[in-house]
Amino acid sequence: TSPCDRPVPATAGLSHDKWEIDPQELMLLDELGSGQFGVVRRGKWRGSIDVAVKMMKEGTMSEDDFIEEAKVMTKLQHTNLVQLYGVCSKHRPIYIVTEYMRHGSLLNYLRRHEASLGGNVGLLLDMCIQVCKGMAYLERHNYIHRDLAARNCLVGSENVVKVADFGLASSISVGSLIVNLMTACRYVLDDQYTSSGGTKFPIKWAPPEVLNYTRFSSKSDVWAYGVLMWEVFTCGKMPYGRLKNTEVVDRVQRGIVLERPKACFKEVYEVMRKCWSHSPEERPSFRALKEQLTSVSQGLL
Ligand SMILES: CNC(=O)Nc1cc(-c2cccc(-n3cnc4cc(C(C)(C)C)ccc4c3=O)c2C)cn(C)c1=O
Repeated sequence: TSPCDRPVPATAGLSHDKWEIDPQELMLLDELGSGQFGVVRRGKWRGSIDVAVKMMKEGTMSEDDFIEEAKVMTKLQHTNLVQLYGVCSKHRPIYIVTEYMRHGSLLNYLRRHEASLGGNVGLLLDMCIQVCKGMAYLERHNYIHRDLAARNCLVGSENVVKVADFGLASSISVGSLIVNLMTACRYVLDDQYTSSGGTKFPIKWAPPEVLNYTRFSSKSDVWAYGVLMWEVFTCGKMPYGRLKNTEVVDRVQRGIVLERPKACFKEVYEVMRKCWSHSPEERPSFRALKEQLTSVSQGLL
């Protein structure tokens, strides 16, 4: 069978630590982008498997913590999560080797294809449902993403959408997360991680309890998911437009939420609004969201 038909091993497999990859089996190709974590390049593993290789710049995080985290991440396997294949940790910089998604970030994909996607509500809803399935899997494994947004999801062939960097976001403490968020995504054009008010944080995706007490939970991921749905149905608009972060914090705390996107019909907007319930307990779980959205989507057919 051609290499692409052969089932891709979820992890390195043979080496003594199943998450350790032999760098000699990697061929590095063009650069895909970079962040404070370092450069990310496209590559080939064992000659034929498309991979993305993050070359972790020294000192961006405690490397032992990350190796521990990598062991956990290789166990998290779902069609809507960008699969971690393994790490090269025997040299510096450490390489993180993941599956390669040919269309890049969901945010850029939405913006580039607004013309063809804009009217296709079924497709937009399907993209949201795919992200929801990946997040429901993380929720089931008590895994909090902490930075769910369209910029942190990736698109593969046939409009497959997957959640990325769930390990990195949750493997670093909140403190260094804030520092890292500020610069981890220098490659992101509309810089969501810098703000006037001192703290560096993706304010526009954060619920009240995170803004006030950095209290992360799967329900704070659900709030961010609601904002991601808004991003999808606006084909990549900036939430809250050009409002300053301080103004967004004020609105969120007063219970003012994002308006209904034109392309979004009432039932879907009702789901978004529930994700933005002020109290985390009132927000649906990803499991419940998946049921609600799939039944809305079936109603569409
Ligand atoms: C054309 N195709 C592609 O470009 N495909 C791909 C691009 C990237 C890529 C390229 C450059 C930078 C980043 N990037 C972006 N945001 C990040 C955010 C964080 C947190 C901690 C702030 C959440 C951590 C790491 C990153 C990160 O490495 C990615 C994901 C990764 N993968 C797997 C691809 O298939």
